[in-house]
Amino acid sequence: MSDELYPAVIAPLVSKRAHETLVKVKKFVDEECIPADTIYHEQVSHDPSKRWASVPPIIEELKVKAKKLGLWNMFLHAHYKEGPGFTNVEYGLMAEQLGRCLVASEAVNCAAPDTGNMEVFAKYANEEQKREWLVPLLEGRIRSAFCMTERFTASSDATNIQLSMRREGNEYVLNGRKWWASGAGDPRCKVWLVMGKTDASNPDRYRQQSVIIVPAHHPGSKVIRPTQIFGYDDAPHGHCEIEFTNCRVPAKNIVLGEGRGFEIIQGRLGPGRIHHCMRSIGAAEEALRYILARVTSPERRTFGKVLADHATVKAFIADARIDIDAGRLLVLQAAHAIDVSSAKDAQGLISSAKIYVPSMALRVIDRAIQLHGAGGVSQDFPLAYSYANQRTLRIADGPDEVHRDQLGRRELKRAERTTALLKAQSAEVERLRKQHNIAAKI
Ligand SMILES: Cc1cc2nc3c(=O)[nH]c(=O)nc-3n(C[C@H](O)[C@H](O)[C@H](O)COP(=O)(O)OP(=O)(O)OC[C@H]3O[C@@H](n4cnc5c(N)ncnc54)[C@H](O)[C@@H]3O)c2cc1C
Repeated sequence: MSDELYPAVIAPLVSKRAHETLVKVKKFVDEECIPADTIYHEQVSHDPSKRWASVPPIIEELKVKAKKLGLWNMFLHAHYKEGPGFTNVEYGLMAEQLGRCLVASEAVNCAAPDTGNMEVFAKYANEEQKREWLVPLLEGRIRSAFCMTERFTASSDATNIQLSMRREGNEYVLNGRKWWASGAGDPRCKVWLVMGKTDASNPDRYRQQSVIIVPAHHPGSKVIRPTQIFGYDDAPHGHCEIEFTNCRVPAKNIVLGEGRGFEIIQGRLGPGRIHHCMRSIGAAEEALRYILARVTSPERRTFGKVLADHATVKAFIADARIDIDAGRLLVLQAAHAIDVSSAKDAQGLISSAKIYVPSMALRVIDRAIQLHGAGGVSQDFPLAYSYANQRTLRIADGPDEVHRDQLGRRELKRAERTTALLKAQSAEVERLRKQHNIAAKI
């Protein structure tokens, strides 16, 4: 696709308003956010007492600029009255631009996990819960975390979740251990959505779980530590391990009602996976830009040639171009299916994108690292950090294998029809042989 904003085949799906916003997003990312990335990293405190207690000032400055430009909450798509009304395809194209650097998504209030959490509040919360939590999230005054995964539970199967949520009078009492709660390290994170079991004996395994709103650091909860990704702690955002010991939460904080937890996480993850995938496309595009600059640099000649003049390097670049373009179309197809139907109906396409895109982005970033030599794995280029980030996406929001399993099962449903068609075609071959006096082959 090179320098165009989207493939021509997608153009009929992009309104004039979305196109104009996309142009603004790209300019904002190019001119403001990419240079701010370096400053953000430099402003994260190395003093252990401040690392998780302060926020790099540049991010709040960017938020003010983004709001002035009208670039805010674009993720909250047409179904929600609270949002600007873009389709998933339109926002997907914007998410691609935002994915080109670290700070852009947060700068326009479109960062995970807040996006998914705001969707939960917008879609499932009552008016009181929305007033208390959705409004400040939409305004970018607070941040949030989603606590589903458990350290001692195989959490890719959400029916395994163990955290106990026992009703006592007007309260629920929470006991259990969560980890990888992204964003819970941030001092601005004021609310956690916690998934647990309210009815472990329910014979329907998909009605045992519920989601409850817990104010961050509520009595009875304790942030134990931030976990690291290949040594990166992502401060001050963080991915935290949190223990709940007799943590008493008002019963009115339950979202949608007891036993509705599964429904909530399914509704939360569909569009969220598309957002992640489009940001991965952006990360891959950015790595390709780094490749182009590096291989044409006259200072980096080897064996008498600039790198681009070596045939293997051109092949690397061609493969990267094809990989990214194929991935983008896969994601946009899934986004369009959500727009015209629902995340549930688009499940197969969402799985395809979720399986293909993070691995594709990793291949492209890996080529970029390779072409930067030792510099590629160092802190001097954003490639190593980008690789670490993308690698997590093969696990987070459902590991590759779980999506492959679902997609494989979906395809197998066509087996009966496909077999019947093959049999009918073989019978027709026999009939044609007889008609043309051709002896049957053994
Ligand atoms: C950076 C990052 C951020 C995260 N943020 C959050 C967050 O904000 N909130 C939250 O709740 N969680 C979060 N997670 C956790 C993430 O969603 C879980 O790690 C994921 O769901 C997998 O669960 P698990 O780690 O318990 O792996 P397990 O369930 O133990 O699975 C381990 C492995 O088993 C294999 N496997 C599982 N099922 C199958 C199958 N059907 N067929 C074949 N192989 C299979 C896969 O290889 C899988 O990776 C985050 C994770 C990362 C890395």
